[in-house]
Formats: sequence, structure tokens, C-alpha cells
Amino acid sequence: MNESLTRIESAGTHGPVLVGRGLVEQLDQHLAELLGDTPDQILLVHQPTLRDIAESVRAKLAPHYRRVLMAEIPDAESGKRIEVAEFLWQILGQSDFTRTDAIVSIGGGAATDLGGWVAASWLRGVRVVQVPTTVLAMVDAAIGGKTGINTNEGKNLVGAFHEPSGVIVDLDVLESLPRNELVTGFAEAVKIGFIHSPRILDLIEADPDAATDPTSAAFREILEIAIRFKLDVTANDLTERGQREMLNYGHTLGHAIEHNERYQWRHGAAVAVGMRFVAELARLSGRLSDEAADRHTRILELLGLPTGYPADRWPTLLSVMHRDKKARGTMLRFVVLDEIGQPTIMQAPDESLLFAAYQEIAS
Ligand SMILES: NC(=O)c1ccc[n+]([C@@H]2O[C@H](COP(=O)([O-])OP(=O)(O)OC[C@H]3O[C@@H](n4cnc5c(N)ncnc54)[C@H](O)[C@@H]3O)[C@@H](O)[C@H]2O)c1
Ligand SMILES: O=C(O)C(=O)C[C@@H](O)[C@H](O)[C@H](O)COP(=O)(O)O
Ligand SMILES: [Zn+2]
Repeated sequence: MNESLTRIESAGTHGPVLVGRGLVEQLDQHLAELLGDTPDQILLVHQPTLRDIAESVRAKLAPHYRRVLMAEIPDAESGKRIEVAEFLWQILGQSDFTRTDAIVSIGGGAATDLGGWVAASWLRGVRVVQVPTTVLAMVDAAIGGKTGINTNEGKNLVGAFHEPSGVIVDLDVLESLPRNELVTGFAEAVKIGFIHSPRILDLIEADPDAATDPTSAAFREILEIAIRFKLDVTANDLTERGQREMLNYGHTLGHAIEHNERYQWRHGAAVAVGMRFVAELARLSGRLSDEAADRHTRILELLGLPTGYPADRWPTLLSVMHRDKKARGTMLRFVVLDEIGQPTIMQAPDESLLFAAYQEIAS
């Protein structure tokens, strides 16, 4: 077990990512370092499950700032709505929140997406520090500056690229995370395994329990590989003109499933099904070997992640996928693999090929 503090720097303009234990207890010191000059006011945005942590953070920050505001947002995807952003804008407006002030988001990916987007939009941009408290937010959502909310029509349809001044990853906060949240969030680390780092896949296959145990060395290694990779990709391509699209592996179908489930499915679970789908798509089109495609199913099953979806949902999913941000006009585009670690874009696959791939995962 590695208890030391890791500081991961971006080659671009993204703030540093601190990984360690006990970091939230010293949030005042870390925040002062990440923000440099002292803001006058801080807004702490948190989910209901993080109320106690947010209260203790407020008490710690209070002596250092003129005002520390707190805003509790609705849980999970119900927090990623325009009404919730309006609620936060109201707090910011009524407290004369200026460009030298800063937002701190504490929570899972839904909280960091919302907090980041409110920071991006308020006065056209104030600083944000992300404090992710789920595995998913630690390996993915809090890193890289993609922020946003859902609309009735689909997932993350409104948003902005707005990089954080820093990200504080405190492994201690995972103690209270329910197992299902941990495992579904881990799907984003599996994604990085398939598109970039077979080492992640090897660690899972060697010992899936250790890989998903936040106190293990394997977990910490996976976490840091994922963070470093995401920082690298986003330093090169913040606004998703090319390489960043690879981080969307499994998301084209995944987002459609989340929408179809009215956001009652966990994001990572939907992405797991989406990864299996694109693995079958790549296999059927002759790109990916049977072995590599089967590895998807095996690893997802080892982790207890879903790998199928009902057959009769195909027409709905196909129509929702046309709102995917990778689509161009009426042309669908999918991230697929030529090999493990070699993602590429498949443009405008024939509908019959898409249907055939879906048949492979239909339950
Ligand atoms: N911006 C990005 O690059 C990016 C990347 C991946 C995912 N996302 C987004 O992230 C969201 C999913 O994030 P998520 O899976 O973290 O979900 P989430 O934010 O909904 O959190 C999941 C649940 O865990 C609870 N929780 C959070 N931390 C906890 C803790 N330490 N102990 C106990 N309970 C805790 C939350 O209250 C919530 O009920 C989706 O909206 C997805 O679109 C964004
Ligand atoms: O950071 C990215 O880029 C990603 O695609 C990471 C994804 O895991 C994440 O779910 C992201 O929010 C999806 O973005 P979207 O633009 O497809 O909504
Ligand atoms: Zn995702």
C-alpha cells in the first residue's frame, strides 16, 4: 500500500492532481496552494451524501476566507439540471461572487460536472477546484475540464471545457462509497485499460478483488495510470478535435442507454455495455481479434459489470445515438479498437452492421 502523496502535473494549463490520504482534512492548505492568491469567497458545492465532509471542510476554510458559502445539490443525475445551475447562479449573484473567488465541488462526477460548468459560466469563468469522492470522478470526471449538464433530450448536451485549478483525490473518502458505485465507476478505468493501458487489464485479471480495493497497491496504480493518461490526452486536445474522442470509448451506446433508463442506470454500467457493443462492432467489421473482443466480456464479467441490454430497445437507442457529440450531420461515428491500446474512429458504419453488433449483446 502506498500512502504517500503523488502530485501529477499536466503538460498543459490544467491544475495539478494531488493523490493521497487525509487530503480533505488538510483542504485549507491544499486549496491555498492550488489557488495561489487568496480568494475572498469560496462556494462549496456538494451532494447530500457528502454533507458531513462539506461541513467539516467549511469549518476548516472559514478562518481563511471572508465568506465560505455552502450549496447542497440534488443527488446524482438530478443535480445535472439547468434548475440546479440556476440555484447556484442565484447564490453567486446574491453574494457578489467575483472573478477572484472560487468554487470547490465535492462529490461524484455529477457534482464535479455541475460545479465545473457553473464555474465556467459564472462571469464567463471563475476558478474551480474539484474534490472527487467516487472512483469514477477520481479516474475521469474531475480531470480534464469537461463540464456540463443534461437536457431532456440527452446526456451532457450543454456544457463547456473549463479546466480546474487543481484536483484533490483523497482515497480516504472512498471508505463510505457503496460497492456498486465503486465497481460501476471502475468501468472508466477499464475503458482506459482498453484504449491505452493493458497493464490495467492485467491487474484486473490477476486479482479483480485487489484491483477494486481502494486500500490496495493495484488500485492505486490503476488510479494513477488513468489520471496521468487523461491529463496527457486533455493537455494535447482539450476541446476534443481529435485524440480526446478516444475517451468516449463505449459512450455512444452508453449515453443512449442512460437516456433510455431515465438516468436510473449508473453511468459506468451503461459504458460497460457500450464497450462490449463497440468490441463486437470492431470484431464483426474484421478489425478486432476474437480474443481481444472476448477479453472485454471476460473482464466486465469478472468485475460484475453488465454486458447486455434488451433486444427490443435497438430502434430507440439508434435514434438517441444521433445526438452523440461525435456524430457529424446524419453520420454516426464510434470509437473502436484495431487492437487493445489502439483506438480509432469508425465513421458511418452500415446500419446492418450496427444491428448485427447489437444482436451480439442483446439479452
Ligand atoms: N466530465 C467528464 O469528463 C466525465 C467523465 C466521466 C463521467 N462523467 C459524468 O459523471 C457522472 C457520474 O459520476 P459518478 O458515477 O461519480 O456518479 P454521482 O456523482 O451520481 O455519484 C454516485 C453516487 O455516489 C454518492 N457518493 C459520492 N461520493 C460518495 C462517497 N464518498 N460516499 C458515499 N456516497 C458517495 C453520490 O451521492 C451519488 O449518490 C455522470 O453524469 C457522467 O456523465 C463526466
Ligand atoms: O473526458 C472526456 O472527453 C470523456 O469523454 C470522458 C467520458 O468518460 C465522460 O463520460 C464524458 O463526460 C463524456 O463526454 P460527452 O462529451 O460524450 O458527453
Ligand atoms: Zn464516461
